[in-house]
Amino acid sequence: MGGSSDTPFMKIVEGDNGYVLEDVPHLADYIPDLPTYQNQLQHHPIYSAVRQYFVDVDDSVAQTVVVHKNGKKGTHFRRAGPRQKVYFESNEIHACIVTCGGLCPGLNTVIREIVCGLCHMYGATKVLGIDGGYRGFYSKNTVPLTPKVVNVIHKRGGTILGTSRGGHDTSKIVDSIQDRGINQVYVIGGDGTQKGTARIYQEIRRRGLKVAVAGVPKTIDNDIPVIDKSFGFDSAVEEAQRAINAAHVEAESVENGIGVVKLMGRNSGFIAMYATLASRDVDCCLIPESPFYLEGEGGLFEFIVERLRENGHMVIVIAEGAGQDLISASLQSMEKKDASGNRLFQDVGLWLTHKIKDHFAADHKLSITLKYIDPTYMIRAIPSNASDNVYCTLLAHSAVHGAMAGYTGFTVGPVNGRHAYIPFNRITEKQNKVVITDRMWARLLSSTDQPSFLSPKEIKHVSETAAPTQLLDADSSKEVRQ
Ligand SMILES: Nc1ncnc2c1ncn2[C@@H]1O[C@H](COP(=O)(O)OP(=O)(O)OP(=O)(O)O)[C@@H](O)[C@H]1O
Ligand SMILES: O=P(O)(O)OC[C@H]1O[C@](O)(CO)[C@@H](O)[C@@H]1O
Ligand SMILES: [Mg+2]
Repeated sequence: MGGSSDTPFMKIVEGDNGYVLEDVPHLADYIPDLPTYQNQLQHHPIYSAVRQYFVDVDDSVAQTVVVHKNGKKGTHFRRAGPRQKVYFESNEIHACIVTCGGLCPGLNTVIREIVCGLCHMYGATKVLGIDGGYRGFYSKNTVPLTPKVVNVIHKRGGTILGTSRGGHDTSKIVDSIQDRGINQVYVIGGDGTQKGTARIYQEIRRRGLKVAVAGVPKTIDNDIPVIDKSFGFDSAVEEAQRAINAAHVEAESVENGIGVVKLMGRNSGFIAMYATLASRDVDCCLIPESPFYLEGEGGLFEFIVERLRENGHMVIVIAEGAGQDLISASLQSMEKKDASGNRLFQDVGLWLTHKIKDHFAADHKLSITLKYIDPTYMIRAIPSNASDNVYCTLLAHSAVHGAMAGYTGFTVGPVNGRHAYIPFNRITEKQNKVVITDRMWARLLSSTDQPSFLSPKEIKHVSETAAPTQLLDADSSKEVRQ
């Protein structure tokens, strides 16, 4: 077992040919002689018929699937799924679920499937909802959750449990877990939440409690590393199509019409990029990872003139975190942060809209009509779509199986299509970003035929400093696999 002060319980197992298993902690690591039980699923009328239902204890999922003949096996994660041995009896299970951070389509589906998974597969009878995020552990009453209570919640947006940003007290949370006799904690939230979950796990371990802590990563921004995709992202991209479509209809109905759509994406432009690729109505996509400029040769204004002359209308999609460096640093709100310490951005959509309008008002050769659409919360306050619903079910069940098998201090997520248990630090240590030297961004540029806004010198710099491809560095797998 290795690890630094930030990652005190990291479990690294090495094998042949450069095989590395970045394992997750287990209750048995710090509680000796824990009794185990046969997994009741093997006598379950539905699951007993499933061949090879249980996951082999040695199964692991490779982080890198593009390999060379003589390459090292590289990093692996423990495969998620039901185990033959479990560490909780049905009548012993006392679980709780909490949702934290911003909303995301699919939160209710994950809640529903954790409750139904625990009750229907493992015979649990005690599942509590924590009201209003982390602070709800010690400042609010709990909500009893049964399959009946959660039956139709997946059809609703938001979270039936409520959520919050802002600080919390780890010690008070663990006191509450201990006082209530909770022994399985399911936390659904983004990067900040998962950092909090890691602390809760550490405190639980310090106190030597038999409490399994499982995280389900959440964010519509899709900026969580290691996992293939975060839940709700597909639904958000789908909903964004409606805004883009409206902008296109407005733009093409007038002479020299311009539609500007701002989409969420604080530090990464995945939503804008995928919404653009999906729509085909977008002429220019601007994301935080790809700097752009307005004036002069190769700038946005020049491209607007070109596109309007060609097509008579155009649509621009801009991610909320794009172009922040262009907006005056002297503006006070530049320094503002939300309750969790996340930087609050200027409204780049509004800023761009004014810039374009002012520019063409001064240029008497071209008269434009611009419509600005900012769907903001509309793309995330919706129920999840069909594919996200299925994905949320798998995430929830993976979390339940992991906790039942005694794993703790882990998050769940698909790695190259296979669900795995991933140590917290791997998903919180960095944020995933669109890599503008990868093929996916090149595909977008060729689809929109927009300028890259990069000079040859900048292209060289970006290529030299960008993350290497998957063959060289498994950490960039999400980007290069696309
Ligand atoms: N660095 C951190 N360490 C411990 N806890 C944190 C940290 N950052 C945030 N949290 C806690 O996690 C909760 C949610 O954090 P935050 O508002 O940043 O949302 P998030 O989980 O990152 O989701 P989103 O994707 O919506 O930003 C807050 O209640 C906060 O107390
Ligand atoms: O206004 P709120 O709820 O703080 O959240 C807004 C942020 O949350 C996200 O939806 C997810 O992190 C971002 O895209 C967005 O910037
Ligand atoms: Mg966050």
